[in-house]
Amino acid sequence: MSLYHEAAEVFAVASKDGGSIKSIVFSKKKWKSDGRTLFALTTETAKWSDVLSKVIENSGVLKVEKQLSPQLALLLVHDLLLAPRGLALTPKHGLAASITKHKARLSAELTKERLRRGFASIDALRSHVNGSAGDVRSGLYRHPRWIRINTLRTSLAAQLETTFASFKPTSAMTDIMTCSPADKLVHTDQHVPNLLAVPPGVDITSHQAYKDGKLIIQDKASCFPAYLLDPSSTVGDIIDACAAPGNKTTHLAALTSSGADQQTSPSRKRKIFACERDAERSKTLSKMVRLAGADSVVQVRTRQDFLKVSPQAAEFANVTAILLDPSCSGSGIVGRDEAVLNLHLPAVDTENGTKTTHRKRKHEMAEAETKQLATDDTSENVPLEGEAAGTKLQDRLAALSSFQLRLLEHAMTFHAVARIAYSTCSLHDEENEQVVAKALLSDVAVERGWKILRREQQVDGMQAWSKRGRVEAVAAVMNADTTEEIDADVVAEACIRCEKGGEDGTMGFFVAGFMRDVEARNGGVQPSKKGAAVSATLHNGTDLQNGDEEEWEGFSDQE
Ligand SMILES: C[S@@+](CC[C@H](N)C(=O)[O-])C[C@H]1O[C@@H](n2cnc3c(N)ncnc32)[C@H](O)[C@@H]1O
Repeated sequence: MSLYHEAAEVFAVASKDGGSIKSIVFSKKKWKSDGRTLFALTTETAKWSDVLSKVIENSGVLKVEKQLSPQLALLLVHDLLLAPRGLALTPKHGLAASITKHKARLSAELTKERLRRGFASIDALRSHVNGSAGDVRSGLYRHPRWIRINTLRTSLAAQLETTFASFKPTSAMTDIMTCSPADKLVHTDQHVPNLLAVPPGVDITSHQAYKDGKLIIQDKASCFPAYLLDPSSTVGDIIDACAAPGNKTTHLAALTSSGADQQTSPSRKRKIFACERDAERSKTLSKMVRLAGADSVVQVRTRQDFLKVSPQAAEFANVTAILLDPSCSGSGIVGRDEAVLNLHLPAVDTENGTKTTHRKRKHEMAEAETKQLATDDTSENVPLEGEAAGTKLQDRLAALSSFQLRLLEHAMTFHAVARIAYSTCSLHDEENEQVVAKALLSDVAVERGWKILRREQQVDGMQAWSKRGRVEAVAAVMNADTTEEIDADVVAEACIRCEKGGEDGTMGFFVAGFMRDVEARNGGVQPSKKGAAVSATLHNGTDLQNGDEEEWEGFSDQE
């Protein structure tokens, strides 16, 4: 296998498992190529991928050279046009021949693309790609610092006038992600209310407003579940089933105290029950709830296993919404201040001249679409990456997804609950769309009338979010498991995904909402047959608790 094939494999593995180039290259022993060469080629190519993907698309090379995958084309064109020594192949090599014969066309397209971007010379474009503003990790997007304004203690306007008064507003997220760490820029998010982004170099923790619980460091994606749950859509109490350290709990508390929610349920003070199984994390949760000023709304249930919370208990009779954010593989986590590459792949022209969409491409070539690759290694993710860990990863995902499904089915049994938000910081279908699809097909969902919360039924910011679930992942479960009619396209469209470290500046994340018409159903909890089966599997060996705890450790400041 050539250097280029192995480099293409690195992109594919990173795409599928969400790993960093560094860890994939250096954790696998059996590369034929030199690891340092492989690392240099993949990171350099990824840096240029925004420019080169356009060059390749406009040249039409992929339409003619059908043996070339988008990844291979990107790598070959990079070396052909930009590497000082050109292609690392003999001229007679098939791959070399397939790309060299298009050199004139590709060079012309590179010139056009350079001029289109306003660069007078290739050196000027190169220094732009290599990064401006003196960023040592030049050419890389840096993960922004997201700050949720805690409206229990302050307001967005007040913070923009005080803590961020010396910051220059920008409407472009790319400014935040590519500026010098020393630049003081601030971006107001367009999807989630009361959310700001600042460059990663800004240390917000030294500000008094942070110490007073007015500002909460929370990734944009991590704000989606409480926002999607939309407390104002129901009037009763809320359970946060897996709550520590409490970012989503305090977000829920802020939302239930907002104007919209007050109008929905003005007469009765709503409660949020925050369950946390782990003793130490329960302490962190209690601390965070106090600091955020949410203790009048939130009742922390320390060391409370959600699975042991009885849906029949009188104190939960008024619970109408549940937020479920269980432990997961954590493959979407971006390390603190991690530099991330944004890999753009060229679209392929099909026979009839239309461009293959990313979704179709994923369907056709399981790992062909690489979007974002983290360049830094984060300890949480290492054990889950690479082919060598493939079997272990599959076993782990199977155990995690059974556990997640069991929690979700349990949430569906609560008598008055009409809304559920389910989320993970995982990139894996098994923990995301597949759990959602299995839950929809479960006995309890069918018996109790649970449906997916469709895109058009979601709050404005979530409707507007363009990255949705994977149809193939939903369809895989439905084909394998059932004859029931649930439209895979609708379910996938209802699911929300966030890319890890891409141009949106989010961590990798997944969230979906469920709803049901409680009025149309009479109560009576029917224990799910499938739930019982899953439960039996879970008690049959795998120690999920310890595994979850280990994974969770790594993102306490992000979640
Ligand atoms: C992904 S973290 C939750 C992060 C939290 N929602 C936030 O935004 O800050 C998952 C948490 O669920 C807890 N957990 C796992 N299984 C649980 C269960 N059965 N009942 C209650 N908590 C559980 C873990 O200890 C961990 O603290």
